[in-house]
Amino acid sequence: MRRLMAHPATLDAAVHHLQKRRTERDNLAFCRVLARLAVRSLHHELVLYPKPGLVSRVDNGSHTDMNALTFLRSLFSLRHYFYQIAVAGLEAAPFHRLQTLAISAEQRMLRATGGINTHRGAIFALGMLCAATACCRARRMPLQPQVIRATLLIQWGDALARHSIAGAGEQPHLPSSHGQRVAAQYAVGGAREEGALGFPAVFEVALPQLQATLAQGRDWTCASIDALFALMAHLSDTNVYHRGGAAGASLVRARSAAFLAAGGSARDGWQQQALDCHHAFVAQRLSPGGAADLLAAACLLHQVGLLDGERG
Ligand SMILES: CC(C)(COP(=O)(O)OP(=O)(O)OC[C@H]1O[C@@H](n2cnc3c(N)ncnc32)[C@H](O)[C@@H]1O)[C@@H](O)C(=O)NCCC(=O)NCCS
Ligand SMILES: Nc1ncnc2c1ncn2[C@@H]1O[C@H](COP(=O)(O)OP(=O)(O)OP(=O)(O)O)[C@@H](O)[C@H]1O
Repeated sequence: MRRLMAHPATLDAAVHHLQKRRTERDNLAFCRVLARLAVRSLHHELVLYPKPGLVSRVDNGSHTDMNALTFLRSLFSLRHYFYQIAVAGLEAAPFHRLQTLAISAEQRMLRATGGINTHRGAIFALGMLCAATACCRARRMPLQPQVIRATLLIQWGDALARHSIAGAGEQPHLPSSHGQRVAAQYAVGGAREEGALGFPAVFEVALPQLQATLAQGRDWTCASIDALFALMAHLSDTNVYHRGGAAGASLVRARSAAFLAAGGSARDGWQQQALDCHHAFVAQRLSPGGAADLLAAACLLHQVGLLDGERG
C-alpha cells in the first residue's frame, strides 16, 4: 500500500486495471444471458402452435425425418455456440472466425440430430444477431434494433455480401445446400441474401408485427403467430421452394396474407384458420422453415430490447 500511495500514477493504473477487469466480466456475463435468450427463442418457436407445415410438440408438420425431440436435442447442442459467437462479437472478430464457429455448431447439431438439418438457418441468423448485439454491448451502444442492424452491416456487411454471392466452388469448406440450388433455380435470395441485407424480414417485418400485436394487448403467443404469418407472407423461403416450387411459394404467401387480412390473431376463431392453413401446407409437404428461423430471431431481438430497457 505504501508503494501505491508513493506513486499516484500507479494507483490510477491499478484502478483502471480493476475497472477493465470488471467490464470484461460484465460483458462475458451478458454473453451468457444472450446465449440463453437465443436458445429460449428457438424453444419458443418450437412449441408455438398452430405453425403451418412446421414441427411442434403437437405434430411433425410436413416432416417425416424429424420431430420435437429432434429439435430439442438440436437447440440444446447449440447452447455453447451462441455464447461463443457472442464473445467473438464482443471483439468484433472477422467473419471467417464467426463462420468457423457456425460450421462447428452445424456439425454438433448434425451429431445431436443423427444428421438432420434442424437449425442451419437459425445458426446463421441468430448467430449473426448475437455477434452484432454483443458488439454493441462492448461499445456501450443502446441495444435497440436499428443500432444492432447498423452494427451488423458495418462490421460484417461486406463479408455477408460476398458470402451471399459465393458459388459452391468458392466455398469447398461448406456442404452443398438446397438453398443455393433453389436460389439459382428460382432466382430467389434465400438466407444468404437476407443476411447480406441485414435481415430486413426480421427488422422490417417480423419484429414490428410482433411488437404491434403486443401493443394491442394480445399475448406472446398471438404476437408470435402474427409475426410468423407476416414472415410467411413476405419471405422468399428456400425451404418452401425446395419442397413446393414456385406454386408452393405462392400458396404459402397467399394463405398467410389472407390470415393477416382477416385480422390475424385479433379475429375470433383465428386458431381454426391457422389450423386449416397448417393442414393445407402439410397436404402439399410445404415447410416454411426460413420463416420459423426468423421468427426466433425476432423473438431474440425483442427480448434484447427489454434487457436494454431494464439496464436503463
Ligand atoms: C446462409 C446459410 C443459412 C446457408 O444458406 P443456404 O441457403 O446455402 O443453405 P440451406 O438451404 O442449407 O439453409 C437455408 C436455411 O435457411 C432458412 N431460410 C430459407 N430461406 C430463408 C430466407 N429467405 N431468409 C432467411 N432464412 C431462410 C431455412 O431454414 C433453411 O433451412 C448458412 O447456413 C451458412 O452459410 N452456413 C455456413 C456457415 C456460415 O458461413 N455462417 C455465417 C456465420 S454465422
Ligand atoms: N419448427 C420447425 N419445423 C421445421 N423446420 C424448421 C422449424 N424451425 C426451423 N426450421 C427450419 O427449416 C429447416 C428444415 O426444413 P427442410 O427439412 O425443408 O430443410 P432440408 O433439410 O434442407 O430439406 P429436406 O428435409 O426436404 O431434405 C431447418 O433447417 C430449419 O432451419
